[in-house]
Amino acid sequence: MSSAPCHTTVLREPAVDALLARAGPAPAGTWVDATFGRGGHTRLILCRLGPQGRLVAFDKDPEAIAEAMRITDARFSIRHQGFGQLGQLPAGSLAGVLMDLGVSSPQIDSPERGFSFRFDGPLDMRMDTTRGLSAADWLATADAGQIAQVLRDYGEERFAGLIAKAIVARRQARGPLARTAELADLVAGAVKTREPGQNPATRTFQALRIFINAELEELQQALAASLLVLQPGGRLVVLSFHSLEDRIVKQFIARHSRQPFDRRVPFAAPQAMQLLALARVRPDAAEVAANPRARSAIMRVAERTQAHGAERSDMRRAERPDARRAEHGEVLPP
Ligand SMILES: C[S@@+](CC[C@H](N)C(=O)[O-])C[C@H]1O[C@@H](n2cnc3c(N)ncnc32)[C@H](O)[C@@H]1O
Repeated sequence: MSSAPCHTTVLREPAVDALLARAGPAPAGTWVDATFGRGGHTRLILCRLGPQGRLVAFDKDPEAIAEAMRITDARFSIRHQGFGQLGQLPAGSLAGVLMDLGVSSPQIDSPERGFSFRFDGPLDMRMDTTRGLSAADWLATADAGQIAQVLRDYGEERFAGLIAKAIVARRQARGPLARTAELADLVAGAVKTREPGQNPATRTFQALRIFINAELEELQQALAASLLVLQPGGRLVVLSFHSLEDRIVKQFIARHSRQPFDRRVPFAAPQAMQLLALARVRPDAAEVAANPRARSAIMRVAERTQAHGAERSDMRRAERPDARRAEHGEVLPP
């Protein structure tokens, strides 16, 4: 029997209901699950799709890809790619896009992936273990200013400067950090106070994970691309798990939407109304009780409208080589 950690899908039915709501019985068309994970949403979508429906899934993680390869349904295909590549799909070709952001339980619960301060393991944190710098690689060369900036921007860590200095001092005295436990101990020694109920390394680990995987940049690319690839009436369903992600999704939808009920909200100019903001959904108490990881989830649902125009400026902004800082500043107002 395998003891591999499994993943409990958050808002499984509500997310798939929202995605397929306009599709009628036996939906046809092409749908995207941008975050396959262990396939919880994918399998339910496949159950609901008709014979003419197609589902394309993305994931960066080779273990997720291996799981996806076990699905033999001819309507399904998997791409080992970041969902930032969503814009490679033909314009106006998609009936819906679902994104269930962040890490899966098998990632966070596997010590050898290095995502968690709860277990000792190599300080890796890459979703895609086939490419890119690990957290240990990056911390071995980044200067204190760069480290502090990442901890501030992606972890909202008050003690970013102290932690960064401690990392550099430790590197100079005893060589680079290689293990999650080494980093967790170092942070615990560097911070002045702890937030109640929170491990002092929580924000540092979150920040490094987001940075190493370019999570917010890919999210912005994918959201911008969704305006191009969704057909009119196509649904965008995004589940986020922390405020940095949700703020990006919320502001993106607001920037491009009109709201069905609240005409007072100064959203996009009429020519830029490309989305209809439909819903913000939280897991109910029963789901949170059964799966504590659901407690921070926020699902936002929007629908592509007929309007065209502003998507190209959004694509250009997301694709700029220096987009990281500029975009970050744009979506995180003080
Ligand atoms: C929360 S899990 C998804 C769980 C999935 N909905 C399920 O029910 O099994 C997030 C997954 O998205 C993947 N992921 C995160 N960011 C990604 C990105 N930018 N591109 C592709 N995959 C990404 C992670 O590797 C992880 O497998």
